[in-house]
Amino acid sequence: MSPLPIRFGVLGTGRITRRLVADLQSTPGATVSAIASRCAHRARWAADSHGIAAAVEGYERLLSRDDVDAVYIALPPSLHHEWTLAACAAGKHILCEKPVALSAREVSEMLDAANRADVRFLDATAWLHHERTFQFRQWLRTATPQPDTALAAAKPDELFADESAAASESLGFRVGPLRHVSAAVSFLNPFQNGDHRLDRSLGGGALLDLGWYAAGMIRFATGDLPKRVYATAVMRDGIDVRVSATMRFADETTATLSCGFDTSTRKWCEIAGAEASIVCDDFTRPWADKPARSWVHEASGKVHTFTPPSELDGLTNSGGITAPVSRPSRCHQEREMISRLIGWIRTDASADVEKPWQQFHDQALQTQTLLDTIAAAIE
Ligand SMILES: NC(=O)C1=CN([C@@H]2O[C@H](COP(=O)(O)OP(=O)(O)OC[C@H]3O[C@@H](n4cnc5c(N)ncnc54)[C@H](OP(=O)(O)O)[C@@H]3O)[C@@H](O)[C@H]2O)C=CC1
Ligand SMILES: O=C1CO[C@H](CO)[C@@H](O)[C@@H]1O
Repeated sequence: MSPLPIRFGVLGTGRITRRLVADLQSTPGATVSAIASRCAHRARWAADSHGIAAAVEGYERLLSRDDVDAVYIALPPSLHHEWTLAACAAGKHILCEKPVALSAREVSEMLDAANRADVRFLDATAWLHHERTFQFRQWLRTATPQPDTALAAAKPDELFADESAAASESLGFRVGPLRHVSAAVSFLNPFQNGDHRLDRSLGGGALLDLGWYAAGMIRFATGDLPKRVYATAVMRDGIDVRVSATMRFADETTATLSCGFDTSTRKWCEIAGAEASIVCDDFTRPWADKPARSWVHEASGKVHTFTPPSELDGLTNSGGITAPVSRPSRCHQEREMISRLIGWIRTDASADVEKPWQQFHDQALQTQTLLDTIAAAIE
């Protein structure tokens, strides 16, 4: 018999809930039992729009409900810390929007609280859960991606898990030792007046909102924090609308970060090794009408196009995406993320095994630490 679904309660009724509530409702093993707003009529409107049984006035009330096992915190960043601690005290598991908080100190307190309360915590950084991200990890570990076809290797269970020897044997050429990571995430004027992204007291600014993704990619690729950081920001009305940073790591790897609210859409990264570079132009989320894609550029100028195994079906060429394919990525990164959290919720943490969430907690904490360091370095 399949286990009972995990019942999610949603805190907040903003923009992201329009997408994520549907993702929760369509993930096997999850249901949404309640949604809370500061305001009763907005809670009712949101519950009716999403087909959720309970409309709750006030976040505290939602936390005290018996029909809620886990909460999805979809509030402005300045409220993530407070409501994560409250959810921990209520014994609810947590899916918390990015950026996890305003500082690494807050993130540390949130993770400690979750561990003490024995509840599972995951930040809603969905790209980390796309199968393509596991390919990146495999290429970086083995430094030898397989050319011109999708990797047949099974997806590893966890973000930084070691790859099997069998998988690395089938790979074709070397990326080589890591030298430089470059990540750029931006959008042009995406926000309306009054948006929390333009309000410092709510955790606004491009560095927290979009730098979260770019810093996350740099930390993901290097597995480390830099020793030196230089940064500059373009400010408008007290808000960083564009930030650029350069950094250097202990092993001489370097990285650059760019993020902004005033620049054309970019969700790009380049992970450069001594022998070849991984390039991806949609790492935070595949383009709406296209399969996930990435490339490896060799020193000779040869370019290998990759697409993850689940994207291959229906493509007309041998694994590249150069064919005129017009459909979204088949790997649904948000559902993968929710499924992972559900798996953890069903895991007995008292068992004497390594906690799979630890790698994701480390990634979140170090990403926020990197953002703190960049913010402090802004001249
Ligand atoms: N993972 C992703 O792809 C995305 C993540 N995000 C993240 O999700 C979070 C929420 O973003 P988004 O949905 O766009 O934000 P919105 O501003 O649209 O919504 C935030 C919600 O929080 C509640 N809220 C509580 N207190 C306040 C306050 N003082 N000011 C404003 N709202 C308040 C409101 O709900 P109510 O009044 O009903 O209680 C509001 O609807 C952010 O951390 C953001 O970075 C956002 C977009 C995409
Ligand atoms: O995380 C996010 C994804 O992209 C948005 C831009 O449309 C961001 O602002 C948002 O916070």
